[in-house]
Amino acid sequence: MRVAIASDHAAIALKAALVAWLPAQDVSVEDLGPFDTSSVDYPDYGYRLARAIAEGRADRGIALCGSGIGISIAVNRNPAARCALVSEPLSAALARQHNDANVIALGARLIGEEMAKACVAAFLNTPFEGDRHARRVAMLASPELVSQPPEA
Ligand SMILES: O=C(CO)[C@H](O)[C@H](O)[C@H](O)COP(=O)(O)O
Repeated sequence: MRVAIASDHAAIALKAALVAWLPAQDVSVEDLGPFDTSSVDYPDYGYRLARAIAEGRADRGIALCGSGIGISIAVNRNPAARCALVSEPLSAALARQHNDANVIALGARLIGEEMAKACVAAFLNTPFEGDRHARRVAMLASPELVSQPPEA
C-alpha cells in the first residue's frame, strides 16, 4: 500500500515520527511536506495530499495539523477524498469499516505519538465492510444529492 502524509508546522514532529515508523507497517510512504517548522498554511498541504489520492499516486493519506480540524476540512474539499478526523483507534476502524475513509486526520496538539500510531494502524489494517455502507459512500460522491437532497 502507498501512503502519502502531509501536515502543517504544528505537526512536523508527529509527521517525522510516523514517517520513520510507517515502513515497518508494510507500507511505502511519501512525505508531501512541509520539511521544517516554519509556519505554513494547512490548506496547501491538505490540497496536496488530496490531489495525490485523486491522481492515484497514493492509496491512503495521513493528514496532520494542530487539531486535525483544518487539514481535514481542506482534504475533504476534494471529492476524491473521504477524510476522517479521529483521536482514538475505534473511530479509525469505523472510518474504514463504514465510510471507506481513504485519509485519516490527526491532531498533533491533542494526541500523543503512541495514540497516533494506534489510530494509523487501525486505519491501515481495517477493511471496508461494503454492503449497505457502499450505498451510503456512493451517495457521498453524488453532486446532485449534495445540491438537491430529497425532501424530508
Ligand atoms: O487548523 C487547525 C485548527 O483548526 C490547526 O490546529 C492548525 O495547525 C493551527 O490553526 C495552526 O495554528 P498556529 O497558531 O498558526 O500554529
